[in-house]
Amino acid sequence: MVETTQAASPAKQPLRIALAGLGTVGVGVIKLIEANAGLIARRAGRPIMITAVSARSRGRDRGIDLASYAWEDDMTALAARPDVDVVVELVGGSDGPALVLARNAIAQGKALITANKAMIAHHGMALAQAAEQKGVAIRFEAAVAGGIPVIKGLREGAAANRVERIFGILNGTCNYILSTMEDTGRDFAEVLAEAQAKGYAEADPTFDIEGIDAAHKLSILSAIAFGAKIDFASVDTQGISRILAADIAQADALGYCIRLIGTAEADAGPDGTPGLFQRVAPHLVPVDNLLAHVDGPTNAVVVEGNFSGRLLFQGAGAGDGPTASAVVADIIDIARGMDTGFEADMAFSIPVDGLEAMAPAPSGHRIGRSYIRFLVADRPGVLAEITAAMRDAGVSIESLIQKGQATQGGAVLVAIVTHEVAEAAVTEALRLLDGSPSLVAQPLVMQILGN
Ligand SMILES: NC(=O)C1=CN([C@@H]2O[C@H](COP(=O)(O)OP(=O)(O)OC[C@H]3O[C@@H](n4cnc5c(N)ncnc54)[C@H](OP(=O)(O)O)[C@@H]3O)[C@@H](O)[C@H]2O)C=CC1
Ligand SMILES: N[C@@H](CCO)C(=O)O
Repeated sequence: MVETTQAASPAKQPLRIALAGLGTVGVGVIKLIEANAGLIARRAGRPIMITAVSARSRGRDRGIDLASYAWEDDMTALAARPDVDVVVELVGGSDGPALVLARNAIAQGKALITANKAMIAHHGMALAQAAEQKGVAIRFEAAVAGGIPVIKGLREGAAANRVERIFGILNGTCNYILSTMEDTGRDFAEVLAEAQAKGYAEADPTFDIEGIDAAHKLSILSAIAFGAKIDFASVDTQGISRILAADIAQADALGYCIRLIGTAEADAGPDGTPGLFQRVAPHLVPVDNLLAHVDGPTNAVVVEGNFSGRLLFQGAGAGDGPTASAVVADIIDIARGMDTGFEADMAFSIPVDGLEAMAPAPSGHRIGRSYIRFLVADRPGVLAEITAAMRDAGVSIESLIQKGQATQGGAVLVAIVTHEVAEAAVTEALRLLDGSPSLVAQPLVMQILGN
């Protein structure tokens, strides 16, 4: 018999967590940590222990037992507790108490984990810089695309590549609304209410349906993918609130579905000036494109690397379980890196000082096909007026459909699909029609997703 002389390694101290926010995601995190405690401890190299929690209302029944956790009425006080190593912020809001807590945590030398894309889009670089100076980690995997490890994928898996483009579906609520309306013909407001009830939507769902949430996420991904400073203000953002059931039906008849797509691309612009193009807007997606089959609250992100080629990240983009999975993955990362400090300066893949200021790229020179929907008065000469504006702006029409009957408050829907043309030409055609009494509403333009 061989006797071993190797001593068993001493048990490591637990990683002690404070949780701010006990809503959809916060409760999901507690359930996950409790359900998978053993395997998480093995993978993290130490047990994970929640020590303190905070939310707005202490008395609310959340369907879980909070008795073993200390309670703080003021969530910003969690950071100063001596029994806390990592602060997990799951409250939301770009400023206010979430930001105070985040700053306090870093100032106290605690690692920070957040799912708050609004805060990271607005203050992520300052927070990451403060964290670098303190030598603590800041992580936000759950802030982009819910349960999909796309930040890790970009920071680590694709780290050797020059990323040429990222695009995809970044908002679960919009995707749920669009795909459900498409499948069932149900009303926008009713499907939005359902998405809220399922816990997908932001506290203020305007952020979802106006594309702001997807723009927050896109600006974060851009920073990591292109080594650029976060520039949320330059994301050209259009939401889905102006899309009619008639647009969805029309797109379907033409062989497309409608999806809210975020795109970020290094773009030299017409005069060769390097820049970063960032846009969130509803697009017509050909039914044979993989993004057309992304339904419900699912997200999908395509990353094009110069050596990897196309990488596709797909999975649940919202909801308690998937989002909790991403938050707890960050906790495990921090637990693993505690002994080496390795994780402390990796938030945006490179230190914040190294992020480049990339000028926003214009869109006018971009070539593509567009769907343009008009709501027009039902009278002679209207079509001629529209087609004349297209001709004068140099926009060639691939197809034009006029609904025989009034569809919207007595107005008639006219849908045009253009041939490939510079976006500036479409803008010019609409300028020529601006103020025309024939148009009863602002035209809606959606790009058709190319390859
Ligand atoms: N839901 C999702 O699918 C996803 C959400 N996220 C992000 O995660 C974060 C949390 O989202 P979610 O769980 O859906 O939000 P919820 O609205 O479900 O939960 C928010 C929590 O924050 C608490 N809270 C709000 N204001 C305060 C305050 N001033 N002081 C203390 N606590 C406060 C609320 O307390 P109380 O319960 O007492 O009212 C609640 O527990 C947000 O940043 C969101 O963008 C990210 C990815 C997916
Ligand atoms: N409201 C967000 C949550 C996930 O970030 C969405 O619907 O995608």
